[in-house]
Amino acid sequence: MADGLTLECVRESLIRQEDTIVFSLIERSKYPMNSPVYVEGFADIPGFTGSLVEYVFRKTQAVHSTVGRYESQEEHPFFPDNLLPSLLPSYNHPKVLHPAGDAININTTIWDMYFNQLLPLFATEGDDGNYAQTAACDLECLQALSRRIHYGKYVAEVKFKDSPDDYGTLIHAQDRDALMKLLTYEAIEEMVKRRVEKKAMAFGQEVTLNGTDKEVKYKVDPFVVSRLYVEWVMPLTKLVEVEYLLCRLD
Ligand SMILES: C=C(O[C@@H]1C=C(C(=O)O)C=C[C@H]1O)C(=O)O
Repeated sequence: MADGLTLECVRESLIRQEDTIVFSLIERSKYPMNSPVYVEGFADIPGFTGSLVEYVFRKTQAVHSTVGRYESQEEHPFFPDNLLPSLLPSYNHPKVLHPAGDAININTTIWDMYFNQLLPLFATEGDDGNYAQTAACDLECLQALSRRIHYGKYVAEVKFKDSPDDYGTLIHAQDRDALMKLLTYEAIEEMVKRRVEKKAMAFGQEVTLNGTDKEVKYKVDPFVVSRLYVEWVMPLTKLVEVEYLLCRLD
């Protein structure tokens, strides 16, 4: 392909991103729920009324924006309003995606999924006062999930370039359901599901030098990780793929 992007290399990146996601969940699981982090107005921050986690996101992303994070088409901010442009000399990141896809940002949905559905599945009850550390871990988890899910744009671009006629017809018809069917590979999804569960077992087990038959305890339940992928990560990636394809010929 002209720009060197293949489905194989895009899938390799998704596989590598699984490691980041599993490790970030393991890191978050060091802390209990720490619910004050999510309560609006808990922190007495002058001029700010949101939750501590929102504050950490906004401040961190503001810094990252001025040093060029969102110049890359792979990155999507959670609070895109009022971000300042990069102060760095331009790197000229390759623009392999169709520009109409730049407007697709489903971080609000990812945010809701993470805090309302996923976190209660693996964070233990309790409060140990490590609020800043907890918010920093949430930031890592959410950025990794957002990057993976929005990588659907790259997946869709490659699939479109591999079969422009098949996709083109459905794009002209704006047929969402048929696009979803065409881009879905159930056998690949089954492999992803099994692999992330195995990674959660491998990365999250206690490593001892002399332990033998002790019951294995995982830092994050491998079943929660596979459920995360089956219920949210893969469906949302495919949603991004469909949204991208719908505007691919604009
Ligand atoms: C990402 C792809 O598209 C779809 C989504 C998948 C995923 O999110 O892991 C896997 C297979 C496909 O159904 C792909 O084909 O690799």
